[in-house]
Amino acid sequence: MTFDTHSSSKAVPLVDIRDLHFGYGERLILSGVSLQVPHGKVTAIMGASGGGKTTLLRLISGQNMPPRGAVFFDGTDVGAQDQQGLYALRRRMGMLFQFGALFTDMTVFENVAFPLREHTQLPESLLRDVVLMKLNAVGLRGARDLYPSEISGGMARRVALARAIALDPELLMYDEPFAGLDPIALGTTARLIRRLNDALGATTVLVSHDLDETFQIADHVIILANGAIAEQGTPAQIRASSDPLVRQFVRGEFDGPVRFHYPGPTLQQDFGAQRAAGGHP
Ligand SMILES: Nc1ncnc2c1ncn2[C@@H]1O[C@H](COP(=O)(O)OP(=O)(O)OP(=O)(O)O)[C@@H](O)[C@H]1O
Repeated sequence: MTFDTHSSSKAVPLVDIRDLHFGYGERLILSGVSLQVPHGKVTAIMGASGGGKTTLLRLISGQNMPPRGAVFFDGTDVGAQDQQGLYALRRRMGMLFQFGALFTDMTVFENVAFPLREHTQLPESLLRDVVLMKLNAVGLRGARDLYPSEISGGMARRVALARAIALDPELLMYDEPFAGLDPIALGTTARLIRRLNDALGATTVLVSHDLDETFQIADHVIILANGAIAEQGTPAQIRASSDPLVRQFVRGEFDGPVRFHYPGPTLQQDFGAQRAAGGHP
């Protein structure tokens, strides 16, 4: 069931980020990021831990505001909105943040019903149909009466997906949706993310560390490093990249441009010449 007409213009990207700067206090996290998220596609944002991926999602949804640069959602400047404008924009976005925690004192059904009760005036019978349709889409219609403590981690993630799509959002944002899942649940969740995007005619931004699964479902991959975009392209283009940092990331190499060792005194300073050279004192 669709509440929106998803009437946005396909000519402009759904999300258009221009020269975005953002830091916490003095620490600059993003320094001049520009990127576009096209309609209907799955765009993955990857990169080393602490690189600002979650921060970027928070900037798209207007939870953080940039001191410089701008985020446009369907042509609207997110940073220029008042509370009411932001609320209206966020209503068009579905988010599943890290671990997508469910309300433990509510059944699966009520967890999915929650955003519908918050944001719509649907009569109970219609609300029931919508919730069951969303649960059906993630294969959990039969689990409606269970509590989160009675379902597996993979099932809980799927309930969180159903909740994220409850309001038929135009943009779906997932932050580490595969975290903590076993390989089967991980594969199921990944395929589901792709399938929901296509079935809903939505647009997806996916932040993930799981390279293989992400590369399987993404149309476009953006690698963030050192506050900027290190590389972007199709999964195949990223795999073929000759950029040392991207190669280290794609191959999961221990050391490279991203150093294994946190900066500090040299081995020689800490252990003396002999031990630093591998000898015994
Ligand atoms: N509210 C905050 N206040 C201060 N610093 C923060 C805050 N939120 C995040 N940071 C810092 O900003 C940097 C970027 O964080 P962010 O969560 O955006 O990175 P990330 O790329 O999503 O990391 P991960 O892959 O580990 O989730 C990190 O060093 C983090 O410690």
